[in-house]
Parts: sequence; structure tokens; C-alpha cells
Amino acid sequence: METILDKIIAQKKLEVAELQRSGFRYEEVRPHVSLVENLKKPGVTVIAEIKRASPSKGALNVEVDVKEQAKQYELSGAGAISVLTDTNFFKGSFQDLKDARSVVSVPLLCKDFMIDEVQIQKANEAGADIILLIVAALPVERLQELYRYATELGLEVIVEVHDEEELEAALAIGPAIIGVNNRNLKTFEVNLETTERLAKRVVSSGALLISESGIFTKEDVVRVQRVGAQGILVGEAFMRADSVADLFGALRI
Ligand SMILES: O=C(O)c1ccccc1NCC(=O)[C@H](O)[C@H](O)COP(=O)(O)O
Repeated sequence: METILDKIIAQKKLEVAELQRSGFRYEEVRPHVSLVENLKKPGVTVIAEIKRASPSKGALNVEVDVKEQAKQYELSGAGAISVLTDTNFFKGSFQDLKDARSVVSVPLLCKDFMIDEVQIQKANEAGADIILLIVAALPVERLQELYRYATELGLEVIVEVHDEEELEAALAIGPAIIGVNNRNLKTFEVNLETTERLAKRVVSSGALLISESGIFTKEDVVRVQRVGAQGILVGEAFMRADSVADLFGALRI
């Protein structure tokens, strides 16, 4: 059966073809700010996400003022901001990334489904410091090629995994950062046990660990920090929060 991830990747292939047809090219190595440095600081680094909508939850905050939200995240102490740039499934855009870049100086993650170099160029041009590579979305060879390509442009990479097999494929690259997604992108099931299960292997590899998805409370943060997470990636909770600053306060440990 075709999963949502299959559908997203099929759409990405069309977008890549369109970008290539348009002749888009941007291979500048521009200055970046580092998420790795923030993850190495004491405490848990919060990566706050701008996520208008999602396949699993529908509309979250479709009309969000991206510049205002990004400023709130930075003022409240975010160690990085993630911007979902996919339009078809998440209602985001590269303009959202540019808007965030125009108002904050913290590291910016272009959260998209990367399958080709041209998307990485687009992320870099729009102001990203970090890109995401999802192991479940890529053949191992492409994963390695895209990782190398992004790092050569000076970008940092979060290599995202959801199970043991994906984690071994990720570790073969020797990545600086592993993101363990608590959400199964095929079934939408979310469980923090995923981080708890995979953390030991990540930590023993020397990679920095980010726990992604399904984090709403201080108890959730404590759970993933206890097993070694240096960072958390939080979308829905911030997009639904009445006060970003209050939620930051509540999640701080
Ligand atoms: O969020 C989804 O529904 C989703 C579906 C299919 C692929 C990816 C998806 N989300 C991307 C993410 O991983 C999250 O936006 C991110 O980790 C934050 O999660 P949350 O705090 O649970 O919003």
C-alpha cells in the first residue's frame, strides 16, 4: 500500500524536475551558524518548528505570521528554528524560510524531503544552516552523496531515523547529528519509546542526539534527556501554544 511518505517523495520528484527544468542553480558556500555548537552546550537545546499544517494533524496554524513566530522563538531561547518548506502536505514554502532568515540569527533548519542536490541548493539560497536527510526516504548511496554535498556547502545535516536498521545506515556516514523521529512517517504513530530504544547506540557512536516529534510537556523532555538527547524538535505544541514564551518556560529543565 502507498504510504504518505511514498506520496510525498513522488511529489518531490516532480518538484525536482521542475527546478531542474527552470535552470535553478546556487552553489555558493556562504557563512552559516552552527546547531552543533548549540547542542554541545549544557541542557537541552530546543529546535522550535514553524509548521502550518501536517498530514497527520491537518491544520495547526495555517495563517501563522512566520516572522513574528520566528522572533518569539529566538527571544524565548530556541537553539535553532525548523521551517517546514513543503507546500503540498505542510502548507509551508521557501518564502517562509526566507522570512524567518530575515528576522533571526539563530541556526535555521530547512525541514523538507530532500532527494536531490538542487533542493539543497534551494535551502542554502533561502538561508538555511541545516538540512534534514531522512534515511527512510533515500537509497543508502544517495543518502551518502547528499550528506557529502550538503557538508561541502558548509551546511550541517540532521540524519533522521526511526528504527535500528535506519540507524545503522545513518551511522555508516559518521554524521555529527542524528535525529530520532518518534513519529513513524508511514503510520503516523508517535511514541517516545523510539528515542529511548535507539539512544544508547546513537550516544555510543559519538553523534549528537535530537529527539523529534510528540514532545508536549516537561515530562517528555525529561524522558528523552535521561537517555542522552541533547536536543528536541517541537512543532505542534508551539504552533498551538497561546504563548510561545510560556511553553518554552514549561519545557525548560
Ligand atoms: O507531522 C506529520 O504529520 C508528518 C507526516 C509525514 C512526514 C513528516 C511529518 N512530520 C515532520 C516531523 O517530523 C515533525 O514536524 C517534527 O518532528 C515535529 O513534530 P511535532 O512536534 O509532533 O509536531
